[in-house]
Amino acid sequence: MGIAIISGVIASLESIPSAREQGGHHYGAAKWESHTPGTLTPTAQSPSDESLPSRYLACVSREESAKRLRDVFFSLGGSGPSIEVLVGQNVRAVQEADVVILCCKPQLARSILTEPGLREALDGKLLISILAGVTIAQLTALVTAPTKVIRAMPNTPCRIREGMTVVTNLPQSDSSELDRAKILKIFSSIGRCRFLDEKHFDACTALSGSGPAFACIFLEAMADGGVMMGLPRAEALELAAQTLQGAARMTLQGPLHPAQLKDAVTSEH
Ligand SMILES: NC(=O)C1=CN([C@@H]2O[C@H](COP(=O)(O)OP(=O)(O)OC[C@H]3O[C@@H](n4cnc5c(N)ncnc54)[C@H](OP(=O)(O)O)[C@@H]3O)[C@@H](O)[C@H]2O)C=CC1
Repeated sequence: MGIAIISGVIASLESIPSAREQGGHHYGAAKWESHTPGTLTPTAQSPSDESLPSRYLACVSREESAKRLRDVFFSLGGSGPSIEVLVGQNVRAVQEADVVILCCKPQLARSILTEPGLREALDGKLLISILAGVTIAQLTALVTAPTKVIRAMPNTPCRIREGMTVVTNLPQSDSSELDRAKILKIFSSIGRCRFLDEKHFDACTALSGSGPAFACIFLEAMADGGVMMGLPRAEALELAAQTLQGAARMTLQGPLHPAQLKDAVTSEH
């Protein structure tokens, strides 16, 4: 999931119009806004915009994962190859970061956050956990009091900037406005981003976090139905995928409820 997030952020930043292209003015790149309501392409408002990420460090524990990540990031093109992949150097990476996104399996959170030196390195920083089922209370018990802990629940389409991410609200502090801007820069650039209370997170994990898997089961079944009726498989998959995409976008763009959209297809002749 960490790869999906970073790939989406890199793709989004690649589409920022340069200051020269903007002619000194800033505007959103229409490419994504035109067809993905809610997805924002960050604009290069000012070279000193503190909320825009400028350096990326990806941490893994195994050399073979590092090689796989480097290959993926290289294939992204643009600034993908500049992502630094560190093996077994979590403390160093956190020391050098402003924002830390925790993307390990939920059961590894404790051992990673209690590694000697990590609490100190995290002190006062923004820690975003995407771990399913691990609460803010459990995480704050492992870090120092000034560390700002929030939860995010993204989904795999973040990779192509079509994600849905739910984020918990930030505790009020002097830096909450800047932190909120950083969170929005990351997650709005890779899809829709919505702030919700933590009490909704299990539901969000089931609905949008795991939702792409449910959608793919339905999509595959639709395509199988087409194949059963004689369609070539590739075309059946294309028809099913584009149909689901179209139906989803019509729902997002409104104003009709899905039940009305369904009725419009099943009208009497
Ligand atoms: N999959 C999904 O659709 C979604 C997942 N999530 C959440 O995302 C999290 C990750 O899931 P997923 O991406 O599937 O898991 P993966 O196992 O694919 O990725 C976990 C990553 O963490 C790294 N890692 C593990 N231990 C360490 C360590 N000690 N130090 C540094 N890096 C480490 C792994 O590298 P290495 O292999 O080298 O150890 C690996 O790259 C989970 O908590 C899940 O709940 C949230 C939303 C959606």
